[in-house]
Amino acid sequence: MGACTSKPQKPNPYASRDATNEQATPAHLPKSPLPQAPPQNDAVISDADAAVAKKSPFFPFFSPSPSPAHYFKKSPAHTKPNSATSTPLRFFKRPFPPPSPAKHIRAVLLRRQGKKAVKSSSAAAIPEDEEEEEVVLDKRFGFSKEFTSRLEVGVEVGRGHFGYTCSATFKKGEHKGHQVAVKVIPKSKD
Ligand SMILES: Nc1ncnc2c1ncn2[C@@H]1O[C@H](COP(=O)(O)OP(=O)(O)OP(=O)(O)O)[C@@H](O)[C@H]1O
Repeated sequence: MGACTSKPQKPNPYASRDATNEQATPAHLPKSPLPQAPPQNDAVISDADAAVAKKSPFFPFFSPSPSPAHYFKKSPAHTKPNSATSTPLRFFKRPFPPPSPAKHIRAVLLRRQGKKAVKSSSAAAIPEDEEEEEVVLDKRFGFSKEFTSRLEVGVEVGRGHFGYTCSATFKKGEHKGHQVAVKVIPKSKD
């Protein structure tokens, strides 16, 4: 039996693309040229851009880059920073620590008294004499002889967690005859 010549010849899948293209393209038709970039507008592209595009070894065609600093030496990215106009590196560091709030409070207190703020610490101290003048409180604590000589301790009127409260009457002095409550706190708890 002879070979059948009516069937079309199958394409070789292992053949190179060029050979395939040559096979695919009929001999009587001209070969299709490679696709080229569309012509650019001469009014938009400057001569410098065109020169850079010609010098670029990577891009044989012109493509407007979003980062011209990589291609143009006149870009601000290549220029040295001016110390007078540029942002300082240590921008957030404070040259001096924040002012103490205690000084502010002292200044307010002096202003209320009608005095000028004085820088010396002794003059700017918070006065305590006024409180002693307003509140008349006997701060002499302790069950001393003076206590028994001045006060007549009466009955217990109440009891707290740390001690007990008694009624007492002044024996002498400007408060003679006045009745007060005295809280007695024992030094040692049995
Ligand atoms: N001036 C007063 N006149 C009458 N009773 C008083 C007077 N002061 C205190 N008492 C009585 O004494 C009780 C104890 O008084 P105190 O002030 O010792 O109470 P407390 O502060 O709870 O005691 P603690 O601090 O020891 O826990 C009171 O609950 C009250 O009944």
